[in-house]
Formats: sequence, C-alpha cells, structure tokens
Amino acid sequence: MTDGLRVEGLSFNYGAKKALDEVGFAVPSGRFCALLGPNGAGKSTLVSLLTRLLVAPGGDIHVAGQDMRRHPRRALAALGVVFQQSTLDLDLTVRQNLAYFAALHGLPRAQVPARIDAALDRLGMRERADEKARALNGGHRRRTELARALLHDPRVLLLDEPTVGLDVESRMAITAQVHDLARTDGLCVLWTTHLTDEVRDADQLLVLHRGRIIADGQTGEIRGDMPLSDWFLAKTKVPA
Ligand SMILES: Nc1ncnc2c1ncn2[C@@H]1O[C@H](COP(=O)(O)OP(=O)(O)OP(=O)(O)O)[C@@H](O)[C@H]1O
Repeated sequence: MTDGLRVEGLSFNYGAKKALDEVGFAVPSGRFCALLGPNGAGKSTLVSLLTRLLVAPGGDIHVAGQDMRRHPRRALAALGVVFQQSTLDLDLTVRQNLAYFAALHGLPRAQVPARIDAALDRLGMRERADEKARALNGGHRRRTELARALLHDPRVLLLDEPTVGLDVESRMAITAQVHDLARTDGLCVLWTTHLTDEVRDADQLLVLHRGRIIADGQTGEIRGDMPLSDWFLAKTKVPA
C-alpha cells in the first residue's frame, strides 16, 4: 500500500509519562478511518506526530508512500489537515483565507483561482467565497477549513476532532461530506473523535486507549451485536 497512511512502532513520552506505546496501523486510500479514544488516550500526541509538530525518537510514518522522517516535506505535501482549533483569519473572506494558504504551500499562482473554486465547489461553499469568515456559522467555517485542506490535492486527509463545538445538524453534514470524500475521491481519511455516532459500520475503526491501539478493523465486526457506544465504554472505562 503506497497511497494511504502507514504508521509503525510509534512511541512517544513526555518526560516519564508514556503517551504512545508502539502504535502501528495502516489506512488505505478510499477508506474512512475513525480514530476513537477517550480523553488522554494519546490522540493529540498522534496527530502532532503525523503533522510533524512533534518528532518521535523511534517508529515510522509514511504518507502516500513518503517517509516522514527521511522526506518530511514530501510527506507533508501529501497530507491535508483540519486542526481541532479553527485557524481561519476571521477578517479575511473565504477566498482570501484559501489564497493565503495556497501561497504558503507555494502553489503555482496561475492555478490558484481555479483550485480555490474547485475546492469550494467540492464542499458546496462557492457561493460564500466572498463573505468574511466571521459571517459564517461554525459548520460553514469548518467546511471552509476542509476546502482549504484539499487545496494542494493531498492523498491523505487528517481531521482532529473536527466536529467539536458544532450543532448536531452541522456535525452530521460534515461527517457525511468527509465520508463522501473517501468514497468518491479515493482519499485516505483519518478522523479522530470520541463520539461514537460519527462512526459507520463500514468504516475502519482504530481504538486508542492509554497510548495503545486496542482494536483495528471494520467497525461492524468489532462491535458485533453491541451498540458501538456500549462496546467503547466497556473497553475503555476506568475501574471505579
Ligand atoms: N505536554 C505534556 N506533558 C506531559 N504529559 C502530557 C503532555 N501532553 C499530553 N500529556 C499526557 O499524555 C497522554 C496523552 O495525551 P493526549 O493529549 O495525546 O491525549 P488525547 O487522547 O488527545 O486526549 P484529549 O482528548 O483529552 O485531548 C495523557 O496522559 C496526557 O496527560
């Protein structure tokens, strides 16, 4: 598998505190993978390693076949990221926010307007292009960030708890849109969450608990006859 995301033997400590312990998994292209973990499981640490905000002393990360340790620029160029905290400039328009990102990524100038239009079309945001980000609701701001993350045509899309703070309707809409991006556009998607209702039976599921992957497979098979929320609680609850 060269197109998706592959992680092997990834460990990370904060001083004496072990945050990730020999984490390994693979997500192929065209797959939506939910990374589910309770608070403190190590999700943010893993996201920081995948985006190279942190570097692990050992272990490997390959993004679309590019080795993050040996060729970080190439690996990062194949990765689109939506961070948990919004990083839009609220005083810029939607289009200006995307144009700024395009310049940061060094996209060829002549291509930028068409790429922005195409990315906004994919998320149904074209008609909002000239509005200031401040005027958008939470769901539309997230869609703008998603369009921006797609601008450089990444093969792997990483979303860190992207629905935090959204109302139910926006949450469900963006969850469905990202599932479509995996299915229709063949993107490899890693979606971190602690909300079990965002995960579908056909999705790949990774469960992170106390820094270890405790389940990796098709959600429907993992949960069996139990609702995923019950399964998850039973596997991750801390004894009283
Ligand atoms: N800077 C830090 N210094 C020390 N320990 C840390 C630091 N950051 C995280 N940790 C610890 O590492 C473990 C993993 O934390 P991490 O933030 O990656 O988990 P998480 O799954 O993202 O949790 P949450 O959903 O609450 O953000 C936790 O036990 C946390 O307390």
